[in-house]
Amino acid sequence: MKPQDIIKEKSSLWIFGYGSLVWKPDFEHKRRKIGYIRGYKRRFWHGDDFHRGDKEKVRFAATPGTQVFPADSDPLGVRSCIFRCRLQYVVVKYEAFSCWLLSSYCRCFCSLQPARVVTLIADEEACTWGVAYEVTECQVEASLQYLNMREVVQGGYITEMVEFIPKDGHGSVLSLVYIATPDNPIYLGPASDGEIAAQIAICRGNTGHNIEYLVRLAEFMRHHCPEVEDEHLFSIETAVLNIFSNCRELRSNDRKSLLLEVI
Ligand SMILES: N[C@@H](CCC(=O)N[C@@H](CS)C(=O)NCC(=O)O)C(=O)O
Repeated sequence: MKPQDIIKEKSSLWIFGYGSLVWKPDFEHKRRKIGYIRGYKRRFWHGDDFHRGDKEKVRFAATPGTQVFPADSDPLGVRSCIFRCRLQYVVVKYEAFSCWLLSSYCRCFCSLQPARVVTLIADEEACTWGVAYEVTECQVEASLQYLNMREVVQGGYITEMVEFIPKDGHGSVLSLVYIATPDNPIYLGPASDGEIAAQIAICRGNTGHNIEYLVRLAEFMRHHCPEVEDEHLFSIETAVLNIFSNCRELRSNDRKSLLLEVI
C-alpha cells in the first residue's frame, strides 16, 4: 500500500526513523516511541552529496608542515592516511608509489567523496532500532511534504510501510520508512569499516559534518537502547576514533566529545 493511500484512510500516521531522523526529526509530531522493525539491518551503505557530503571534487596539496597519520590498509595494499592541514582533516588513499611521492615531494591530490549515511538492507534475522513518530491531522501533510524534500529529493530514499514494534513490545503499528536501494545513483554499497570510516572522517555537507551524523546516531543507541548490540554502527565509530587516535592535540576522553572535537 502506498503512503498516500494510508493517509487517505487515517488522520494519523507513524513515521519510523533509524538514521538522522532519530535525533533530528525537524517536523511536528504528537508523540514518539523508541522501538524496532524486523527484517532489516542498518548499514552505512548509502551516499549523500547534499546533507553530509559534497558534489565538488577537491584537489588537495599537502605541504611539508602537514601532519600525516596512518589510517587504514586493505588486502590490495591500498592505504589511506589523514592529513591535518589548516585545521582540516583530509583522508587520502595512496599506493606504494604515491607513498614514495608523498615523502619525497610532500604533495598529493585527493577528491572528496559523497558522505556515508545509513539505509536498511533486507535481512530476515535482523532488526533495526530507532524512533517512530506519530503525526496527526495537519501534521500528516506537513511532515510528508518536508520529508519528501529531505529524504526523497535530496537524499534519494524511497518509502515502504513496515511494522514498528515499541520497546515494551505492546501496540505495534504500521509505519512509513524511508529506504535507499542499490538502484539509486548515489548508493555506495558495502565497504570495509576502515574505508567507511575514512569517508566519514572527511565529509561535510549543507547540514554539517558526517562525523556528527555518526556520533549522534551512536549516542542515541547507547543512551536509549543500551541492551542492543549494533556491531556495524559501533565498529565504524571505533574505526573513526582510530583514525584520529594518533593526534595528540585531542584532549577529550569520551568518544562523543573526542569525535565532535575534530569537526
Ligand atoms: N531515512 C533515514 C535515514 C536517512 C537519513 O539519515 N537521511 C539523511 C539524508 S541523506 C538526512 O535526512 N540527513 C539530514 C542531516 O543529516 O542533517 C531515517 O530514517 O533517519
